[in-house]
Amino acid sequence: MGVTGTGKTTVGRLLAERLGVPFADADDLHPPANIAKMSRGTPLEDADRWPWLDAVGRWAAARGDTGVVVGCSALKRSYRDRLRAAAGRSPGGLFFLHLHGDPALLTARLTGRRGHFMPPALLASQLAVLEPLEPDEAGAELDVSAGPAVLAARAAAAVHPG
Ligand SMILES: Nc1ncnc2c1ncn2[C@@H]1O[C@H](COP(=O)(O)OP(=O)(O)OP(=O)(O)O)[C@@H](O)[C@H]1O
Ligand SMILES: O=C(O)[C@H](O)[C@@H](O)[C@H](O)[C@H](O)CO
Repeated sequence: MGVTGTGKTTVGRLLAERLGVPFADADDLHPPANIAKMSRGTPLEDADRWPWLDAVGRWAAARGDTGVVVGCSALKRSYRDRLRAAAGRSPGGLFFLHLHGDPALLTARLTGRRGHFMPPALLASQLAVLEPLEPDEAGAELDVSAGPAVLAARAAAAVHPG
């Protein structure tokens, strides 16, 4: 989880490789209308996100026995609750790695990214709605100033301590 540009796709793929499990980028599960809306520079609203979160949760539920890694913004507590419900998991049943970083660093990374529909200007709207993990949610926080391989190793250690 995390706002745009935190590396959910980049680090998530590496983590899935390390763990030997399937990876999904939630961006690939958006309905076309959501992609069109973000491409125009308009932030999504709750109503846009509910069916998408259900699709993400269903994707995970369909592969639940193997374990999966999903890169999904999951910005609000209510979105994470929706994901848990759609995936058929208890509050402890999905582990959320919250990737976070200095907004200036995220802006620089987004500005350097090529071939992606998400305008860097939408970062501010995502930071405005972000709700960090609450104490009863299984998960961990990762500062993204390190490189992708280091972050993937830290993520793996957080998911499987010891
Ligand atoms: N730890 C990192 N160090 C340096 N560059 C990174 C790191 N993580 C990601 N990047 C780069 O930052 C940009 C954003 O990364 P990425 O697309 O993985 O983020 P994202 O969270 O999936 O974004 P979005 O929510 O918009 O899909 C990419 O160009 C990526 O190569
Ligand atoms: O919840 C949201 O506002 C959206 O899902 C975004 O997170 C985008 O999908 C992503 O940031 C673009 O890559």
